[in-house]
Amino acid sequence: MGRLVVVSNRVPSSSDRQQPAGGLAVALQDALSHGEALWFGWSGQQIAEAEASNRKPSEETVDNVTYATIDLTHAEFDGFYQKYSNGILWPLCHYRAGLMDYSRKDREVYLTVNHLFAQQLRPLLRPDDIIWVHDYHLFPLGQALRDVGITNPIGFFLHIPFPPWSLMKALPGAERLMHSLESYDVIGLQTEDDARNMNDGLEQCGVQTRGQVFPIGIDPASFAAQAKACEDDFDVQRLQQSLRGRPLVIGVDRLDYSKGIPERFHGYEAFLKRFPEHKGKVMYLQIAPVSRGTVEEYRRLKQDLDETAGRINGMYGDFDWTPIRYITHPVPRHLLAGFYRLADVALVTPLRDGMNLVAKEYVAAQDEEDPGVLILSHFAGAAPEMEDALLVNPHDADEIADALHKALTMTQSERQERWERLKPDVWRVTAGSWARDFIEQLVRVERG
Ligand SMILES: O=P(O)(O)OC[C@H]1O[C@H](O[C@H]2O[C@H](CO)[C@@H](O)[C@H](O)[C@H]2O)[C@H](O)[C@@H](O)[C@@H]1O
Ligand SMILES: O=c1ccn([C@@H]2O[C@H](COP(=O)(O)OP(=O)(O)O)[C@@H](O)[C@H]2O)c(=O)[nH]1
Repeated sequence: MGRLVVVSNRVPSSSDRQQPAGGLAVALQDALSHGEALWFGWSGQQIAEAEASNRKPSEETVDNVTYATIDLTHAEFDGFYQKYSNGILWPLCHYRAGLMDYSRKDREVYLTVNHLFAQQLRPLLRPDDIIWVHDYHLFPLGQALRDVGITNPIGFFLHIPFPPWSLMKALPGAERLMHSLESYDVIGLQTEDDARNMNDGLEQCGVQTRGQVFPIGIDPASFAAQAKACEDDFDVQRLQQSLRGRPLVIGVDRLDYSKGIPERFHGYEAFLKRFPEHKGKVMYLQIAPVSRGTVEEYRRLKQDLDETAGRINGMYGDFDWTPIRYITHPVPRHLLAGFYRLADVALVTPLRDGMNLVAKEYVAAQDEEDPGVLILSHFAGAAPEMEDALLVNPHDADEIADALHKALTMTQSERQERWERLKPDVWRVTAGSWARDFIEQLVRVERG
């Protein structure tokens, strides 16, 4: 096999490479560690229109991996990333067609940036490279690469859900998008539902190719070791001391409407109302780093959460107790590992999620003698593999309340039994096995 060439919208900056935050970067670390590799994508920088005509990828090689990135103009960033990717495709793929704010102009910019990626990547490619494209920002990149003459094997993995065709076809140009997928040799999705939806759409559009399921995972052994190792970390100790013996409930999500955080706050409120014996005796820490903060819908969500947390704290709090500790800045992943281990309950209740690595990280971080309880939404991609969690419908505040009460009063032996049944899948489907399985399929194409 030649080089592995990974293409994604976001390429981790040099500081993120040591300690990557975000599912995609974490999962790809392992895949990139085996031989010579190239990772191509957006630099995260925006430039003026005038600087765009002579732009070239900037390259940096660290060990076996070359990171090649290009800047986008303000207009490209706006149309391609903010508007079309995150204002149209993201809500639609998360079953929220009502939030989609479509404009033909943004679609043009999206297609133009995909062609720009293809043109800029082409001179960096070698004949024996295999190319692996990631996520919804780059649906048409395979087609764009074929258009500039690339014949190498190209694979595509979608990290987010794929909705039923009856919903997806609300996207103007959806059929064209489905046809562009024919340029890929392998297409991967997170769950059976996603693959069924995509394959139904492909069939309806008369496209021959089909998607397959490759659920993504974490590196559980190293995450578990990290969680154990940071038990004595200064910040983990700080959190522990602040609990003063009270159980900790934790939520960790990018501040995104797909994650169901307002619904979760309402569930927690219902819990305080219906089970007042827990008032003052539990701590709920919600870590919700601001994400895509310049997109209108995300701004509105932040305002809603700020208000809801303030209202619940004002209504149920006391001079020595704050019901919700809510922070909107990121926490480094190694520290999160320690926080998860401290937490008696994790609330992972997205309305829709491609996979949700936080659910897997929480399980990996637990102390096997005294594990915590995972409360998980039916609508996370992780749910089919994690049926021994307390599965809830995130739209039902009372169901979240019941699950919280059940988790906080569960016997140690039931917690252990549930954790023992959750563990094998988290250890079996890892970031490494996910990437190996996908790449194996692509290499098969290469060998013909
Ligand atoms: O790059 P951003 O716009 O800041 O967003 C961060 C990433 O969010 C999405 O993550 C998804 O991938 C995870 C790993 O497969 C999966 O567990 C999760 O359910 C998805 O939401 C997005 O797909 C990435 O492209 C973004 O970089
Ligand atoms: O403050 C934070 C919040 C999240 N994460 C990490 O970001 C990733 C989030 O991945 P997930 O699949 O749960 O959701 P996504 O954000 O990719 O939609 C996980 O590895 C988290 O540990 C982090 O390092 N710091």
